Amino acid sequence: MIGGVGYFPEFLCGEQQRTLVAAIASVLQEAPFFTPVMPRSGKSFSVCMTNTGPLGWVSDRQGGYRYQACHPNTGRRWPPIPQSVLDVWSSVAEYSHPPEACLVNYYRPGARMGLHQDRDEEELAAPVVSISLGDTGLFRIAADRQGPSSVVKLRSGDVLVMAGPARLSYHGIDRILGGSSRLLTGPLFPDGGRINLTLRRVTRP
Ligand SMILES: O=C(O)CCC(=O)C(=O)O
Ligand SMILES: [Fe+2]
Repeated sequence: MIGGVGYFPEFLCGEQQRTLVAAIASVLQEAPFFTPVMPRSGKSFSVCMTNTGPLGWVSDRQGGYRYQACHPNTGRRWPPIPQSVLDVWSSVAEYSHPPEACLVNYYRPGARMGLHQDRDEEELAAPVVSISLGDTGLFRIAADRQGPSSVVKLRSGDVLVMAGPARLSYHGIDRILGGSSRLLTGPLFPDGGRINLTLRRVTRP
C-alpha cells in the first residue's frame, strides 16, 4: 500500500462497534440522512450521508462540495461528534487538535463511491481517519489517478488513516459485500449495508 496509509484491522471490538452504531442511531434522530447531489451533472450519490461536528460536508448542484454548519434539509446545526468517535481520532490521528467534521456515509448493498481526493479542507496537515462498520467495503486507493491502485477489504471495526503523502491519495469504494456483517440491522438499517465514519479537520488551528 502507499506510504502514509495507516491500516488498523479489527481496531474496534464488537462492543465498541455496537456503541458507535447506537451513537449514530441517536445522531440520525437529529440529523437524518440526506442524499448529496453532484455539482453540475446533478447526479445523486448512491451513498446517503449525514454529519456530526461543528462542520459537515455537503454537496448539491448549485453550491458544489463544501462544509457548512447546518444540515441541508433541516437547517439545524449538526449534532456534536460522539465521544466514542473522538476517542478513535485521539488514538490514531497523531494530530494535536480535534476533528471538526465527522461525515457519516451509509452504503446500502449496491452503493459505491467513485475514486476521489478529499481536498475540500484547508488543513491538509491533519489526517483523514476512517472507521468502517457493518458490511465489508472494497476500498481502492492510489497515489495518483492513473497509476497503480491497491484494494483493501475494509471490514467492520477496521480503521484506516490517510496522512502525510497519502492525505491527498485517490480512493473510493468499488463495492459493498452485502450480508457480510450482521452489525447493522433493525428498522434503521433493514438492508444491512455499511457505515463509514470519516473524521476530518477542516480549518487550520
Ligand atoms: O467509505 C469509505 O471508506 C470512504 C469514504 C470516503 O472516501 C469519503 O467520504 O470521502
Ligand atoms: Fe474520501
